[in-house]
Amino acid sequence: MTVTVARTTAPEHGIVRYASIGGLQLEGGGFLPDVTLAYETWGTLNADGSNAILVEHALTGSTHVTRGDTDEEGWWEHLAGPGAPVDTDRFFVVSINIVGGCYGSTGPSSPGPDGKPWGSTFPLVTLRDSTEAEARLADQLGISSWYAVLGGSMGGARALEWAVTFPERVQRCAVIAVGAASTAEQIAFAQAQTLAIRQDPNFNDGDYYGGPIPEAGLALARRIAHITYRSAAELEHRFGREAQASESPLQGGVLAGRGRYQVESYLDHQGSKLVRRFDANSYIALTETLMSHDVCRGRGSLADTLARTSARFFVAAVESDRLYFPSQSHELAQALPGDVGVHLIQAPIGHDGFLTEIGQLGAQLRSDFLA
Ligand SMILES: CC(=O)SCCNC(=O)CCNC(=O)[C@H](O)C(C)(C)COP(=O)(O)OP(=O)(O)OC[C@H]1O[C@@H](n2cnc3c(N)ncnc32)[C@H](O)[C@@H]1OP(=O)(O)O
Ligand SMILES: N[C@@H](CCO)C(=O)O
Repeated sequence: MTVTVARTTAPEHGIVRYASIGGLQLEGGGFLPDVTLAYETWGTLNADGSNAILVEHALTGSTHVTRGDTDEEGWWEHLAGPGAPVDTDRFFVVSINIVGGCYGSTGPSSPGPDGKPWGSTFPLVTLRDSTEAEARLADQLGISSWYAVLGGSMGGARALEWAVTFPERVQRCAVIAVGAASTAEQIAFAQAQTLAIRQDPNFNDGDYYGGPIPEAGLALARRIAHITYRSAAELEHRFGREAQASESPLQGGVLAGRGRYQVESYLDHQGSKLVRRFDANSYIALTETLMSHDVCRGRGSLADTLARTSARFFVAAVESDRLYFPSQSHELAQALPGDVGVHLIQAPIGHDGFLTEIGQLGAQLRSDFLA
């Protein structure tokens, strides 16, 4: 990480920090002793702690929402920053790597009780478990109530779980491109991805650290996922039936050596990119975490569950999302107390529109959420 801003003090904003939040008894019965949470902050907390915003990342995201004192671009770069909709001149912005991840928080690659990586013994962590862990970090930071919690995709599910689990600690909640629970189809796509990794010859039940990693399985999982993150129309418009440059899909062996269509090359690239930055066990762990997403579990109907909340809600969906359908966002909005509408992000590309259409999303957040 390169520090580019001339400062007389050590860099503070957009730098990963680590907090020890103690042991975590998990919903599924497991226990994680000595949990570490990695987090980044931007801006300054008010004396009364009233200007804190929690930005929750999605499945393969990290704490690095935006740059701050580094020149490393963040995944919501123009949504958060000085003068941006999530204005770091006004708010104290916090982002936490979810438990189970591989960007600094306790996860399958962290040392377990025997000093070796958890690997196959890493337990299931639900969104409710990770919310409990994050609440302890909020306590340490002196934040008794968030001005807002927001996120997209799994980040939106995390935000919603915060608003339901700790109603008194969330004043505003933005749930973007995700519904109230993972649907059967979302679980089905997720299972195909986790199986792709589990069936890699290098997987070894998750105990692959120190040896060859299941990169083919992880890359295949990412290909499956990425198809669901993009619309059929975008893939057709962008790639159609075109062959990848200097390759011929009709020539070469049918079982090996055939040239690729452009879309195949594109998915190969997306798979390779993820392999370079993500741990396969974390991919499984967090995919299982997302499968567990059900804000109503043990709480009654959706309306009864949401009646516990006291936050002002912002709900948004990507119009062409074929993974988290806008209808699921409408179902959530309709069940929320009060008159909550759904902001539609006009994007032809599908689910990833919540990451690419920052201008639209930012304007919607400014006008109806963070004003
Ligand atoms: C919320 C979170 O925390 S998630 C964290 C952020 N998410 C990620 O980083 C996930 C991985 N990335 C993505 O999902 C997407 O890149 C997004 C959503 C971030 C951005 O989407 P877009 O800007 O539309 O990028 P797109 O999907 O077109 O991918 C472009 C890449 O495909 C490559 N590509 C395009 N066509 C081809 C092809 N025919 N063959 C091979 N590669 C190709 C481009 O060269 C480019 O490569 P690069 O990313 O290494 O520069
Ligand atoms: N591209 C996002 C999509 C998941 O919502 C990610 O990798 O986390």
